Amino acid sequence: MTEQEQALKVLRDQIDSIDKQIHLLLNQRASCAQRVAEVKQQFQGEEIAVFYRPEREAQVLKRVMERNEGPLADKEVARLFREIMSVCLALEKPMRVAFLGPEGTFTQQAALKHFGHSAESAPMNSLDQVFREVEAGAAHYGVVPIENSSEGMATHTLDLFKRFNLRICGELELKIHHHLLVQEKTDSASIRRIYAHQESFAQCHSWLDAHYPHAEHITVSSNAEGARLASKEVGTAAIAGDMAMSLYQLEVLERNIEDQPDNTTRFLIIGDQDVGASGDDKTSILMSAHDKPGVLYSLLEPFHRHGISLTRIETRPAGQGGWSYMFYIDFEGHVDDPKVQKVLSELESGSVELKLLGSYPKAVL
Ligand SMILES: O=C(O)C(=O)C[C@]1(C(=O)O)C=C[C@@H](O)C=C1
Repeated sequence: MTEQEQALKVLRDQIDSIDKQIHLLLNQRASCAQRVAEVKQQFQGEEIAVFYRPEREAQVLKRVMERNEGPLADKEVARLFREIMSVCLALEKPMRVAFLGPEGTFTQQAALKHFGHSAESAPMNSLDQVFREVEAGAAHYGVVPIENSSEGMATHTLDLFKRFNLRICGELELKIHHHLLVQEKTDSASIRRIYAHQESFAQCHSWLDAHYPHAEHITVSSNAEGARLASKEVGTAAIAGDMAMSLYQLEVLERNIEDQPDNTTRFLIIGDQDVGASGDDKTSILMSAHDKPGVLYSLLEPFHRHGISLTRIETRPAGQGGWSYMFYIDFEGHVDDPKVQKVLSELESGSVELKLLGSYPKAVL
């Protein structure tokens, strides 16, 4: 054995022995999760037992990051633990998560980031269908985009919260990196046509104007669909992310072409369960009110008086004719907090209609 082989053997023996311990511990953890499932079924009933606990998952992931001493980065260890909890949850109950398809969209990437790779992600044709699938119980949860840092609120999603009686169970943020994707051996001079979703064109328009001022822009229903088309047609490119790239075996001609380098989309997890407090939560509500002087002040004043921070407010036409408005509001805290309960009951006793969309842990990853 050479000196190098000798040194490697010592270290690899150590790795083998550590792997053995990790393996043993993983299965011990999985057995614990199975017992947790039995307890849930015993006390809540087999049919209605709630296996997925976002508040607990948020606490586990936060603790992992807090105690991390490296050399692995906080986000990397959290990602590993995310997958460990995903396999444990699948042992308790396999989860089906609906998302706006087709396969390879950023929403699917968000679903996998949030639930890990042991959840089944089910592509739907429209946002409405995501809500319908969850309401009908055909999917346990759904993942829907709610806002983008450069494009603002996804107003269609907001309107669906009015129509459906579902709860928000969680949130996550995903950095959106758009790439210019092409078939193998395509050079930039040969690109005559670019496929993308309208939002992606909007998010990359300065870059496109500077680099491909003459290419035809063709708007498609999703970036994954654009990638599929570009994989079949020479002289074309698509703007899409990593998942669509590997799904349709495209190559990156230019990476990260978004105009805003911190381009981020926030997604919500929808379901039909009330989530317990994690200690660091947000609450979302919808309120509708008639247009009269001081209405916005009267809606917001109780939050100020009780010291509750708003993280988002969005106004939409209520859609009942006349000048009525619907306000979508996110604020810090959980409905179990007495302060939050006071604000909500004050608002309800005023002249507004209020719909609680849910309290849920703030995004961890
Ligand atoms: O603590 C629970 O309730 C569990 O089911 C265990 C566990 C985990 O693996 O840690 C798995 C799934 C839940 O979503 C939360 C946590």
